[in-house]
Amino acid sequence: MLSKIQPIARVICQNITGRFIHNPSARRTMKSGIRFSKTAKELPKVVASKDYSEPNSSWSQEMMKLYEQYIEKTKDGSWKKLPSYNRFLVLNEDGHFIDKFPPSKARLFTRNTEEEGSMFEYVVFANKVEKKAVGLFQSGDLLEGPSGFVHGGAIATIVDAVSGTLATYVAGFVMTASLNLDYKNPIPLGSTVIIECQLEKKEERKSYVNTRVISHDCTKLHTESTALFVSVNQKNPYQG
Ligand SMILES: CCCCCCCC(=O)SCCNC(=O)CCNC(=O)[C@H](O)C(C)(C)COP(=O)(O)OP(=O)(O)OC[C@H]1O[C@@H](n2cnc3c(N)ncnc32)[C@H](O)[C@@H]1OP(=O)(O)O
Repeated sequence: MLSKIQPIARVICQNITGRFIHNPSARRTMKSGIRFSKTAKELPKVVASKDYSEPNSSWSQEMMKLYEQYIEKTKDGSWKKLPSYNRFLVLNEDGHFIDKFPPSKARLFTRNTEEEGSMFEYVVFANKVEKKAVGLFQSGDLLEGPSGFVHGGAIATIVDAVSGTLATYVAGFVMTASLNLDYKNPIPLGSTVIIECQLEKKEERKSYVNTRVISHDCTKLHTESTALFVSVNQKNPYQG
């Protein structure tokens, strides 16, 4: 099983570390909308067509204000905004990036619609030295659980996505082995919340991440979580 996962691991890490950089000479566009560099010499310069964590017109004032605060923090290099695409690419044995997962309709669960603002609007910032990540999350109408509030499964999904992003950022490709949530206060549908993740400890392949979901004004605790992520590829060439 591990050998099948390893190529995926290399790609996910490139996503998380933001190594997919713009390549003006990229020429081919695949169905997935991801452009490929033409020659091996140009690799690994690949660019996905859209970073879904860029602001769009659905973002609320609260979301934009927090976004700008964290963008400010990236200016001294301590924090980094991580890009977010709707699929992962695989680096094949010839050193070329390919979209290896037919059918092409497959999409990352949290990035599976083009309708802005309807589901998961989020952006993740990470601080490698402090082993922290912050997700800014605005919930869309299609994530309703109890009337007027976000579905618990959607909260679990976004917590898994943000805490898993931190684990991947510090440890390479991981799988969620366990995710425990305490729902303290419901999240009003459409509101913006802050998802604060801290790597608690790392023991060989195991990364433990603690998470708090708080309101955008930091006055209310919505959810607490602990998670264990297990690395499935320890020889990751892209980790510095
Ligand atoms: C963009 C990035 C964001 C990503 C966020 C989203 C991620 C996901 O949604 S992943 C999908 C959901 N997760 C899954 O489907 C995972 C299914 N489970 C598995 O594949 C495997 O059980 C897996 C990979 C977790 C571990 O299997 P394997 O590699 O064989 O390791 P294994 O030897 O069993 O365990 C390694 C260590 O972790 C521990 N461990 C594994 N599972 C658990 C668990 N549930 N609870 C506690 N400890 C555990 C083991 O005890 C062991 O510890 P030690 O090294 O001290 O003996």
